[in-house]
Amino acid sequence: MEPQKADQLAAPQAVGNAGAVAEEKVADVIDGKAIAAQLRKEIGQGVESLKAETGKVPGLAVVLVGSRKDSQTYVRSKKKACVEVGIKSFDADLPEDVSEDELLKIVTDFNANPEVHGILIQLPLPSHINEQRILSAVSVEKDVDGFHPVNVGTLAMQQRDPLFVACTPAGCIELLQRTGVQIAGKYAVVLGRSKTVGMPAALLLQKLNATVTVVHSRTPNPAEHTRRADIVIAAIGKAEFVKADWLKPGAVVIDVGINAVDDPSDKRGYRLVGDVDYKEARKVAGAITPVPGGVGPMTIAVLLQNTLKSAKRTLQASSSS
Ligand SMILES: Nc1nc2c(c(=O)[nH]1)N[C@@H](CN(C=O)c1ccc(C(=O)N[C@@H](CCC(=O)O)C(=O)O)cc1)CN2
Repeated sequence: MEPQKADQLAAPQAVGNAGAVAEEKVADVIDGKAIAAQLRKEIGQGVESLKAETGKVPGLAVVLVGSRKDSQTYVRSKKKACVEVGIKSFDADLPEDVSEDELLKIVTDFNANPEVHGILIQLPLPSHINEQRILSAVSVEKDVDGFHPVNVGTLAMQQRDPLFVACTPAGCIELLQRTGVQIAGKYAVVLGRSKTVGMPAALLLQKLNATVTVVHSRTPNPAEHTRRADIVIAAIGKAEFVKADWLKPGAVVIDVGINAVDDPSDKRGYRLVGDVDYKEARKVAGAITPVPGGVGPMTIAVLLQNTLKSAKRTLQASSSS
């Protein structure tokens, strides 16, 4: 897809008012749902070409432990997306009380399975399981979630490209690049320093030559930093925490938060909001991702992209030798 300019994404809204027509510029909406659909289309084409070349399709192992409703929903969406693009999924649905050793054995078996090119362990895992031990047991070459310490460490070193980068931060960068947002030379603020989103997002932005500040729960006056930022990535998990007056006019805002807030008027009894006060922020920002329909769909599309990349590495190497 041709990168779109941020200001080509949506027309400014005209706001009428008793006779006089005032024009209020609102931020462009970065449509993650549409961009993810385009990315899945490209992945589907890549899968077809790989199949024509090698006779094989990419395989993704999807490991779910326990019965958390949100994890079940995400896993269902991932398997559905696999079907859509032609990736074969391998399931392991395990009970909440599965032992760490049993889980390790399942990971080891998937590591050895030549039909499996990517292994996804849906997080969070139950508290009796050492998450780091399990994530480190996934083969680096099949770590399509980008959580293995070697892939994390390679990204942190900045000199080389890791085999895989975690899907949510990679999805944020893909959104910026596909909407034509310039990153090099810009000042970016990442809110949140989690291992899965904040830190890798900051490292990716820095690798792309942005100047980056990571703001976290112990940063005094976080708004002093965000107000200077050309790009803000919000990943703190606090509903509508970032207010309009935290933003520089024209800033590009990527909202990673997915927070459920009570809403009796919604049939689910709740609605999802981001970490940014979207309605107010749209009056100040230049472009912004909505929640839902922003970063979330990109997380799944990048997982498929990483799985295709892994399958190509393995299958094209073996077909040429
Ligand atoms: N192994 C992993 N575990 C988790 C990850 C991850 O990347 N790898 N990320 C999150 C959950 N997640 C994927 O697993 C995820 C979250 C949200 C969405 C999404 O598309 N959300 C929709 C809204 C969905 C709804 O209405 O409920 C949206 O934002 O539009 C996809 C994937 C934690 N675990």
